[in-house]
Amino acid sequence: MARGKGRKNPKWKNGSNKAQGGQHVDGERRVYKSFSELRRDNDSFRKYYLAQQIVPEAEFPDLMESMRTVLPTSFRITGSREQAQDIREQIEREFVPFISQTTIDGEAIEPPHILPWYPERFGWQFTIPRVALKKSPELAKFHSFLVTETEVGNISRQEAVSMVPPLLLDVQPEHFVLDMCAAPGSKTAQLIEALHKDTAMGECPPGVVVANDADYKRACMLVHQVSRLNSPSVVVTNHSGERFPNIYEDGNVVQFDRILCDVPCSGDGTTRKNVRVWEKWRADDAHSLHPVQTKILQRAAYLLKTGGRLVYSTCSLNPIENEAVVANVLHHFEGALKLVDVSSELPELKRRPGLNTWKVMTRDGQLFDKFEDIPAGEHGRNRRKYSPRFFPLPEHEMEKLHMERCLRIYSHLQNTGGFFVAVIEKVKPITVNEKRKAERDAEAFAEAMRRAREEGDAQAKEAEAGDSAEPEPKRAKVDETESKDEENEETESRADETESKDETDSKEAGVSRRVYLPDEPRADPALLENPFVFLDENTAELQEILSFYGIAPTMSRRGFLSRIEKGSFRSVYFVSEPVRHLMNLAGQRLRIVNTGIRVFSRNAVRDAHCAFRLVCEGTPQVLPHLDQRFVVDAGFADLKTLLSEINPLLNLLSEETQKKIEQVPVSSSVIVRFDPKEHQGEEGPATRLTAALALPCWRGKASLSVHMDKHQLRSLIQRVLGKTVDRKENLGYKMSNNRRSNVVAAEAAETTEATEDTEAAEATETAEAAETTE
Ligand SMILES: C[S@@+](CC[C@H](N)C(=O)[O-])C[C@H]1O[C@@H](n2cnc3c(N)ncnc32)[C@H](O)[C@@H]1O
Repeated sequence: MARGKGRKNPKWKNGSNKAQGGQHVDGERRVYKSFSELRRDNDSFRKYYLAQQIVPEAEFPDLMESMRTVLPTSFRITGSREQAQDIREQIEREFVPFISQTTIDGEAIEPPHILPWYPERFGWQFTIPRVALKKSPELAKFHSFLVTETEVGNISRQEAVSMVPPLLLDVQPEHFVLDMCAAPGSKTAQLIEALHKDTAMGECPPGVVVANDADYKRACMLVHQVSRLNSPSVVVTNHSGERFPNIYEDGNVVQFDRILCDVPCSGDGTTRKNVRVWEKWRADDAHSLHPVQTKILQRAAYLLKTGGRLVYSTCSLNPIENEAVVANVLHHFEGALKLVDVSSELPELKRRPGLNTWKVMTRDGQLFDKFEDIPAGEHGRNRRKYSPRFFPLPEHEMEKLHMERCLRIYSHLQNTGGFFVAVIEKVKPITVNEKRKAERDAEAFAEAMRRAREEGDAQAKEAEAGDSAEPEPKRAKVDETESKDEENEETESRADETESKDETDSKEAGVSRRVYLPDEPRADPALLENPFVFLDENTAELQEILSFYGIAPTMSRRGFLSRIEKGSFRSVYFVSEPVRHLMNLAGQRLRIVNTGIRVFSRNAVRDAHCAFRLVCEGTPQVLPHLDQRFVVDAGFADLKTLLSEINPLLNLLSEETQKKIEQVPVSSSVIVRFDPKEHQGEEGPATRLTAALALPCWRGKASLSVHMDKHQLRSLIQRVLGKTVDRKENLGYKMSNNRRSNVVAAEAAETTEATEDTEAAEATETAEAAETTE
């Protein structure tokens, strides 16, 4: 069939399928609506939250209005402190003044501004519409800067309120931290940065971050995010949070100093970003999430050290996902946990207190203060979908908990999304019995909800058929299960049970479709990848690397590991001693998706003296321990040559640099260092740099090439040479035509992480071949 001119797919009626906002069934026809056409309101939502009195009634219209507007863009400046300062300086000196003077169609543009509550002016926000950013030539440089620095991980686009939970977790370098529901990992990145805040290059902090997610694919996204931070102190795992396994040391369960529970939620605080929340919102989304949220928090409470801090957070405003979960868990552990008063932390962050009372909305839109007020209905059917746990505890119990210490952040307070945060401290140990009771409690509840759903359906059918037998009320069933369980006290944690049951449970909890669900039952994904194995110092390959590159004993020999396949391995990773210790304790119990920094990779250059080359991401870790022969200090002119030319011939570099390079064996890695502090007063980079740069390079027979991926190169070119490099350009390199293909090959190799080892080496070989033919 001819592609009919003028026959437009309804998706494209706004000129672009990106404008597609949602589809609605209108009779038999699907009608596509753009985001701008979607109704940003929901009567049920309005009625529910007005009744909850989350803000004074007079303020409610402001809240609703702000929830309909487009969310400003916010970002964090990340990475090492010195480098982050350079990036911040560039924004403050270059972009803010420039954008302040920019007008579009006669209208002034508001420049980016700091988030006043974010430490060290590293949190930023701006309201420039995306279209203006992309289309306006005046703003193109800022846009390109944002894109490039985000790609390399110097900037992390993150919703402003989502930056709050890690800040309140107060992670210190010595802490043992667990991020229970970590993917895609923006908060994990903050935790890792906090862990590394006092760590010098090449050293390891004493603490560890375990970043966990129940969804294997999302855990892999986490690996990508985490790998940009080059930390040897992170382990990415794949477990259901509520069943995170016990790891034992000397017979005791290993506990964490800090735990983040950023649990799956209905996300109704994100209407400014996810417009479809308006049309899909239902009060009972929260009902189906409450059980799994409770279980995750209970498990976290058990795994927390006494004296440790835990943060529970959601991007939902619903008290059933927030206060009801926190109150039930606090109440359950009978004084072992308490809410921390954080009113003096992040003082500039506007927040509202947690709720002491709230209502539950039934499917037919009625609101109830107490479970008992819900009319039982025929066969108790009306109550079956609700639980007493959705409701506040009795007033005198609620008073003891200080729910006002929770943080409710609303969009109209400081132009952000909505968020809920509770900071909890463990003030006394939780005994196994208490912990088991809590687990049973939550499990029995989830089970009762499931049964109630099933029975509700069955009863409805039976009722239709005239059967009038009275079923047990739901609450009685929950208690019955509890008491039965108590008789059969088990000592082993259920966290050790099989993963397939976890997944069934999550599904039984009836998690709504807007929430990230663990994958469908699957083969153990850990089996898809080879497990990590620590390399003995005497392993031939490791010996070869250590002696060739002259790695000093200051780099622990105990931290090298690999994924061995058929007796061979391609890459060498490095982890800190505390990570090694944890992995040894955990054995097979932890399903580890990834860990450590890749430091060396097998190269395919045949005549190389060493079979392994240095990997870009491992450079900061290895550099301080590397034989000085492989480290060449260069001036700005050489740096400029390396960033402007592909595989520049050695004779294009300064004589001093040439002499140093000639000391390095042909076909090996070499690091070129540029320390701006040592070259003050000389011609320098376009942007004022304070952090030293270390460029991993490859020493060919007659040339030197930078071995970085194209995103990192683009970022460096922009910062050092002040050139805006179009993403489609070949990095703005000056090069002869016969070398252009090499760049393409090198780029392809360096950007595809999974295949980097072979391809980069091949690119190097190609480059070298080209070099010899010239
Ligand atoms: C709100 S998101 C977390 C966002 C993340 N903390 C961040 O800042 O990027 C919730 C995450 O919980 C995961 N998840 C869902 N059910 C879970 C469970 N039972 N245990 C652990 N993680 C779970 C989802 O896969 C999802 O990645």
